[in-house]
Amino acid sequence: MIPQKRKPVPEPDAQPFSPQFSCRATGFGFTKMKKVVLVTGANSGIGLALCERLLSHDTEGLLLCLACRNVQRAQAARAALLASHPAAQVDLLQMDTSSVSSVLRTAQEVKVRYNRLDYLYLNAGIMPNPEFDAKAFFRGLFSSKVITMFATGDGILTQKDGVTPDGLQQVFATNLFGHFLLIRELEPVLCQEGRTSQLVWTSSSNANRSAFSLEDIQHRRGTQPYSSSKYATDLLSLSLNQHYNKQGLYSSVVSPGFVMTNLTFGILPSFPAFLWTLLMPVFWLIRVFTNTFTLTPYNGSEALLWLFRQKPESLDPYAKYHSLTSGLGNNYTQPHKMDITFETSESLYIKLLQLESDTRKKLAETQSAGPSLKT
Ligand SMILES: NC(=O)C1=CN([C@@H]2O[C@H](COP(=O)(O)OP(=O)(O)OC[C@H]3O[C@@H](n4cnc5c(N)ncnc54)[C@H](OP(=O)(O)O)[C@@H]3O)[C@@H](O)[C@H]2O)C=CC1
Ligand SMILES: CC(C)CCC[C@@H](C)[C@H]1CC[C@H]2C3=C(CC[C@]12C)[C@@]1(C)CCC(=O)[C@@H](C)[C@@H]1CC3
Repeated sequence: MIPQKRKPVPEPDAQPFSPQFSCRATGFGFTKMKKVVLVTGANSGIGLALCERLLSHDTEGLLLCLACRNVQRAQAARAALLASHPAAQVDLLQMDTSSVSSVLRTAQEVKVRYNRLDYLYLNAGIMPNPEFDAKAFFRGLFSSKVITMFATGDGILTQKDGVTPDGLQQVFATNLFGHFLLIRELEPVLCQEGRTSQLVWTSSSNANRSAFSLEDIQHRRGTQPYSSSKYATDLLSLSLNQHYNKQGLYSSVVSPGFVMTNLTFGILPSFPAFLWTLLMPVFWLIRVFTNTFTLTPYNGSEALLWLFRQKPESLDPYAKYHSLTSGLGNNYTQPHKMDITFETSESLYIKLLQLESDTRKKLAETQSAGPSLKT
């Protein structure tokens, strides 16, 4: 079992003059080194809203790094953040979480640029080719499970997954495995003596045990890869706590609720954005019955921001932290016990380590075969 009482780890501020990580010698003496926060999928939706809120609440000075797949959108996001926070330090990194080589390259760059990483937000995610089951939706509307349906999307969505050039399932690679590799590669900057670091995963209330199988962790055979990847996220977070807490690294999962973003607009592609806007009064009404209808990226990022302010040792590794918005529009964060077991999380962890090793071997083989093929 995960030890419930954790060894107290000194807070970074408890050692303001540790020359190793907390301070930097400048021409004017010692200045406190900034906390480094990296956010994946930061160019839109919940990730971008989180960055905006982190900068708005920043009193100590942070170094924010946006790790994004699309360089142009990343530059636009950076420009928008700097427009409202001109003194902020916002860096960019190009990273495609679905590509093993891209993740390894980016991790290398992070280690070169920064000698510490305090927060890693694992937020990038996709739900490709969603199919909305209108019949199931209308049946659900008149059933006793209507609130659950709106809160989780259970039973009304399926997706068609693809395969990446690395031979991995697209949703699994993007939402989970790329992030897992990133964490493994960033171990030296995440696990440092004398301070703690936090991993925060954007999971979902759509995570469902019935969609996940240890025999098919990539969800090659099913029609709910999104739900499976988010359930695997919940499991992985627990096992990361088991394996890394003693090194000062803590992991938590968040459910942002139902948020209007590019991801959700993609669910009904024939439904133009303005129709979603017209539906807002209906959604506000639904929010009276389920506070999971956070609706805006700002509201959806509530629990991500809340976790930023918590002492990681005080968090429950079995809890998912939900961003919630009341009928009156007030935001709050609430933990809910996850439907996961320690044994399953450990089994998944072992499988991920095996897949990591296989993937690295495959990459090394293709890289060594590369030049000789050309000659
Ligand atoms: N919206 C909702 O209701 C909910 C969302 N979530 C989760 O929240 C997270 C953020 O999604 P949301 O803000 O809603 O949607 P967005 O589509 O606005 O944001 C998704 C972000 O992930 C990035 N991304 C996608 N694929 C990759 C990739 N291969 N490599 C790097 N970045 C990538 C996107 O970049 P690009 O611009 O390049 O596509 C984008 O920045 C996701 O993990 C999602 O599953 C969870 C529950 C509910
Ligand atoms: C057009 C109709 C009148 C209204 C359609 C509503 C549905 C499209 C939404 C109702 C609940 C929503 C929902 C999600 C997607 C859109 C709905 C099905 C998610 C599955 C999106 C991704 C997530 O991670 C879940 C937490 C969301 C749960 C609710």
